[in-house]
Amino acid sequence: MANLIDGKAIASKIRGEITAEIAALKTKGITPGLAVVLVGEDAASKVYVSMKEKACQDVGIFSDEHKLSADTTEAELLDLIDKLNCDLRIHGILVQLPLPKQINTERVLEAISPHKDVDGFHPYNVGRLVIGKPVFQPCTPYGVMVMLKETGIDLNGKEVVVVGRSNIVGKPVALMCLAQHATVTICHSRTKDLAAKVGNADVVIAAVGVPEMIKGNWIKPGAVVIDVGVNRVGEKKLVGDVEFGPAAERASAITPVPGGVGPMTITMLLQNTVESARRTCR
Ligand SMILES: NC(=O)C1=CN([C@@H]2O[C@H](COP(=O)(O)OP(=O)(O)OC[C@H]3O[C@@H](n4cnc5c(N)ncnc54)[C@H](OP(=O)(O)O)[C@@H]3O)[C@@H](O)[C@H]2O)C=CC1
Ligand SMILES: Nc1nc(=O)c2c([nH]1)NC[C@@H]1CN(c3ccc(C(=O)N[C@@H](CCC(=O)O)C(=O)O)cc3)C=[N+]21
Repeated sequence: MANLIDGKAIASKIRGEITAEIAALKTKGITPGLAVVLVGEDAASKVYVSMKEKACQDVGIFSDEHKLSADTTEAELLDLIDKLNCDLRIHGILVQLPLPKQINTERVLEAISPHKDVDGFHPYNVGRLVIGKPVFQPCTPYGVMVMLKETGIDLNGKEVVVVGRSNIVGKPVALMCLAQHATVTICHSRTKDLAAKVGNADVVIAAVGVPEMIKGNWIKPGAVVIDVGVNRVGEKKLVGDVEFGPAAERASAITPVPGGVGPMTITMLLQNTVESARRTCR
């Protein structure tokens, strides 16, 4: 039976450290500030944004929330971003994704100052990650790496299989594993014989968005399983991209959903915001 990688516990430990760092910054007259921009009425996005706001309050970050209507134009959003780029109280800017279809997401992400890009989505920060000199790293993949480190899992020479190639999870987590000297395979919807690819992995990172599509019997005995998927089934139940029960019987360690990668994502957002405040003040 696998060890459970308790994302909630790791996140809570790191949040304690962040709280202390912020208290120290405040004695120097600096309060880290995070602007969160939500466009539209997407129910899941609303939940995430309120979780981010609460997390900011808990650790002492000034949280500046902007809720815009679903028919907001791209020009209006770009205008707000310009203001936030110049606002000295704000060290981090996060525009919640997905955006309504009248807005070009790439243009918006490029408008955020790379120095305030705590999501790590600006092409400048993506490029820094690619060349192995990261500045702001995207929160979910960053959280995955911290979880592995805190659990004492060394990636050097390991076979890592990432399922999913999105810009926010799959691609960046693959690059981060490469930087830790893993041999990385990135799988996606056109991959042939996914079961065999997964079966070869010492570490499986699932970021697909299809409930329980990675079957427990694909997992190599003793492998580590990181499940990034957050899928709502029915009214209340949340499940990951991995068939948890059967996978846990074969894996040496596994993350649960909920309580795995999710809490780490928000923690790394707080961390990036504090880091940004510290940099501005140096
Ligand atoms: N815990 C957290 O903090 C976060 C969780 N998530 C969750 O992670 C999951 C992935 O998110 P995200 O990366 O944004 O999703 P995307 O939809 O952007 O990407 C999904 C990826 O999975 C691939 N894929 C889809 N179906 C299959 C399949 N049947 N077999 C193999 N690959 C497949 C797609 O391939 P292709 O490119 O070919 O289309 C794509 O690359 C979601 O459940 C999301 O909710 C996301 C962000 C943060
Ligand atoms: N600009 C931007 N940055 C993001 O980082 C971003 C985004 N847009 N859009 C959506 C995704 C998704 N995401 C999650 C954050 C926390 C949990 C999380 O804490 N999940 C809890 C459960 C929460 C629940 O009950 O719904 C858990 O897994 O334990 C999940 C998913 C950040 N994202």
